[in-house]
Amino acid sequence: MFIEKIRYAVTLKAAFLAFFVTSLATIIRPMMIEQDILFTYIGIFNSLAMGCVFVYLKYTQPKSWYPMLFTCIGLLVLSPITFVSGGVNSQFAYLFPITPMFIALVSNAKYTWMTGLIVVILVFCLFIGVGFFPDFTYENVPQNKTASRAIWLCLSVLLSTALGVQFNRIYGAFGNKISEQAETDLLTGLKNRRSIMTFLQTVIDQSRNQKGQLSLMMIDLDHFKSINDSYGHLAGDVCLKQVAKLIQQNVRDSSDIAGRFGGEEFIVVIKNIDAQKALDIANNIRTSIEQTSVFINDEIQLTLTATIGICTISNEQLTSIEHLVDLADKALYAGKNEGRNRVVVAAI
Ligand SMILES: Nc1nc2c(ncn2[C@@H]2O[C@H](COP(=O)(O)OP(=O)(O)OP(=O)(O)O)[C@@H](O)[C@H]2O)c(=O)[nH]1
Repeated sequence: MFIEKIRYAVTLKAAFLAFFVTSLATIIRPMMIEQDILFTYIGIFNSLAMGCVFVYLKYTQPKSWYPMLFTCIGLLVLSPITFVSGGVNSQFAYLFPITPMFIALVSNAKYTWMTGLIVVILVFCLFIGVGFFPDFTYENVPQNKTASRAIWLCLSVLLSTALGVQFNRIYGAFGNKISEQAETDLLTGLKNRRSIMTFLQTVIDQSRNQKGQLSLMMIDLDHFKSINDSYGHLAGDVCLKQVAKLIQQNVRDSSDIAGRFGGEEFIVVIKNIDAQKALDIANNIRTSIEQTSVFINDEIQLTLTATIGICTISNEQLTSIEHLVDLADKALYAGKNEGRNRVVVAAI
C-alpha cells in the first residue's frame, strides 16, 4: 500500500515533467535554432497530449498498469517528432532505453518486459519508416549508420529492460518487507494501530452501500501495571506476547484482523458477523486469557484476565472509525468499572 503510493507519486511527477519539458521545448527550441513550423505544431500537440495524461492521472484512481499505458502513449505521441527528426538517429531516440527502467521503478516486472517489447517494436518501425520514407526526415543523417544505430538501440532497450526487471525484483522484495514492518507491532507480531486504522477505513469505504455488520472489540488487560511493577517490564512483555497469541488463535486469518492498539490494549475487527457470534468470540478470547498461565523463565507462573468492550454495528450505522472505537471504548470502561474480567456490549 505504502509502496504503491510512492509509485503513484513518482508516475504523477514523471507525467508532469514530460508535460513541462515538451512545453518548454516547444517554446524554447524555435528561439535557438531555425526549424520548420511543423516542429512547432507537433510540439504543441505533444504538450497538450502530455498535459491531458497528467490531468487524467491526477484525478483518477491509480491502477497498476497506468504507468505502462501512459508511457507507451507518451512514446507514441513523441514518435512523429522522432520520425521527422531522424528516426533512430534522432536525439529523441535517447529516451527509449530509459523507458523500461522508469517502468521498473514505478510498476512491476511484467509491465517492464511489455514496455521493453513495445519500445523494441517502435524502434523497428522507426527504422523501417526512415528506410522507406527518407525524405520525410528533416535532419541530415548518415543513412549508412541507421541499421547499426537501430541494433544498438534495441540492445540498449533490452539491457535496460533486463536490469529494470532485476531491480524491480530486489526493490519489490525489499518494499514488501518494509511495508510489512511498518504495519506490524514489533513486540507481539500483530498488526499495529496505524495498520488497523487503515484496514478499518478500507472496510468502511467498501461496505458503505452493502448490507451486513461489523464488530470491533477493545481488549484491555486487567491490573497489568501490577505485573510490571512486581516482575519487571520483561515479564510484562512475555505476558503481552502470550495474550497476542491467544487473541490470534481466536480470529480467522483471512478476513478478521487483530492488532495491538497500544500498551496493554488490543483490538479485533471482524467483518460480516452477527452480534451473537461476535459476543461468542469475545467470550472465547476472555476465557482463554483467564485459563492460560504465563510462565516467566519457567519459574514464575502468572494468570491474567482481560476486560473486553465490544461493538457490533450495521454498515448503515457505521459513520466513522472514531465513532466505532469510541463505542467499544465506552463499553470497555464500563466493564472495568463493573469489576473487570468480563465482556460488555456497547449501547448503540
Ligand atoms: N511490559 C510492558 N508494559 C507495557 C507496555 N506498554 C504499556 N505497558 C504498561 O501497561 C501498564 C498499563 O497500566 P494501566 O493503564 O494503569 O492499566 P492497568 O494496570 O492494566 O489497570 P486497568 O486497565 O485499569 O485494569 C503500565 O504499567 C504500562 O507501563 C509494553 O509494551 N510492555
